[in-house]
Amino acid sequence: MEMKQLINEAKQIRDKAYTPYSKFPVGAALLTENGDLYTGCNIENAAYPVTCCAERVAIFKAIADGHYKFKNLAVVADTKRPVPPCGSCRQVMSEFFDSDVEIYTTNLHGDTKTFTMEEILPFSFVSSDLPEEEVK
Ligand SMILES: O=c1ccn([C@H]2C[C@H](O)[C@@H](CO)O2)c(=O)[nH]1
Ligand SMILES: [Zn+2]
Repeated sequence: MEMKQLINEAKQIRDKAYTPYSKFPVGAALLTENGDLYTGCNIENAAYPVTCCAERVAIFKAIADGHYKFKNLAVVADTKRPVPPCGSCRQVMSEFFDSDVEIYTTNLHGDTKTFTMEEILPFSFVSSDLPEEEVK
């Protein structure tokens, strides 16, 4: 699947976002190594911090289906510049994405900025930083 198609999938799922509080819908589309597609939208809550971003919804859906290897992720929102994923999502990405996984950040004007996992969250905290006996 090409970058354009993945971005288009992210745009389509964005329409499903549940955003009564921010009115800021976001869509994400994630391609697994074997070519399966997982999409996500942000889902908000009256208790605001319980909100889950589009990126994490897509990643968690894929994980729950048994996928652990990923190729790339597209994120889209109606922003002036391509939408930058939040820090929590970057940390979740770093748990599951190899350093060369590509993240396409985009907006509705078609501006795209591509980052590798390593570029979007350098020096990230990972399981190998934990004391050995605690690594499961
Ligand atoms: O990359 C991003 C940035 C923000 N949001 C969501 C969280 C919240 O629902 C709304 C406003 O922050 O946008 C995402 O889903 N992804
Ligand atoms: Zn986020």
